[in-house]
Amino acid sequence: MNVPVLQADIHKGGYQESDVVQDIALEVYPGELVGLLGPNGAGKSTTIKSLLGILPKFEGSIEIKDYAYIPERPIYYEGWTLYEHFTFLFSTLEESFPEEKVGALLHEFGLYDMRHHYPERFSKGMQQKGMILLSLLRRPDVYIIDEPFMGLDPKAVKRFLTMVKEEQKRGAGVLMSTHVLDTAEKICDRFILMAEGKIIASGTMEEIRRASGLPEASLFDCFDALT
Ligand SMILES: Nc1ncnc2c1ncn2[C@@H]1O[C@H](COP(=O)(O)OP(=O)(O)OP(=O)(O)O)[C@@H](O)[C@H]1O
Repeated sequence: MNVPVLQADIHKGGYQESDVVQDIALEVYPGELVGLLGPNGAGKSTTIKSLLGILPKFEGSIEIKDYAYIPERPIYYEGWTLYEHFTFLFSTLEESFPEEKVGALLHEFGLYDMRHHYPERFSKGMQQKGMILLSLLRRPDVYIIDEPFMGLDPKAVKRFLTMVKEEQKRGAGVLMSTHVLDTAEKICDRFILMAEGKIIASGTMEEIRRASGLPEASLFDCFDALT
């Protein structure tokens, strides 16, 4: 039996004043892509923060293997070039720096000429691409990705999706929150649909259709019916 790369049982999670999410149980298995969906304010980012152990109020249990987190808003060290982020990553991994591979990935994502520049001056999409490359090179057991599609141009989305697929083949699990439901429907193995801090439906596309009472519907229409 496969062992999950991520297993969470969140009884309660929130901020100083109030609980935002309740009774969120989720699992991600090796090679699986799970979509975390829900309207604005449903609690997706709060759920992700609890998985990362950075939520101020939390009751429950989280078991997670080696992970990489790709935030919705990219975060870089001030005063470091993009390339310095890559060299720093490999110093923490105690692996020799794969210069050729890093160069090839930077080329592929159109960041090679920018590699000695400061990411804080990049466009949002360029910053996001840098974050994606940093996490890919880490080769984690599980990726936690918060809304990856908003800042990326169509070519970058295509490359990103190809890489996600390759990482799944390697055995990595992925939990990805998104509002882009037509893409989610195509790529996710399972879905977790949240509203008002709780899970309102979860499972495969078939199970989501059954829960929404719409046997032929798209994920978009199921989402609309359920939320
Ligand atoms: N730092 C914070 N302090 C207090 N409340 C917060 C904080 N961050 C989020 N919240 C509240 O938690 C609730 C859920 O927000 P969250 O960001 O988890 O939603 P989301 O599903 O990720 O939404 P979106 O799709 O808009 O990104 C909202 O009511 C929000 O106001």
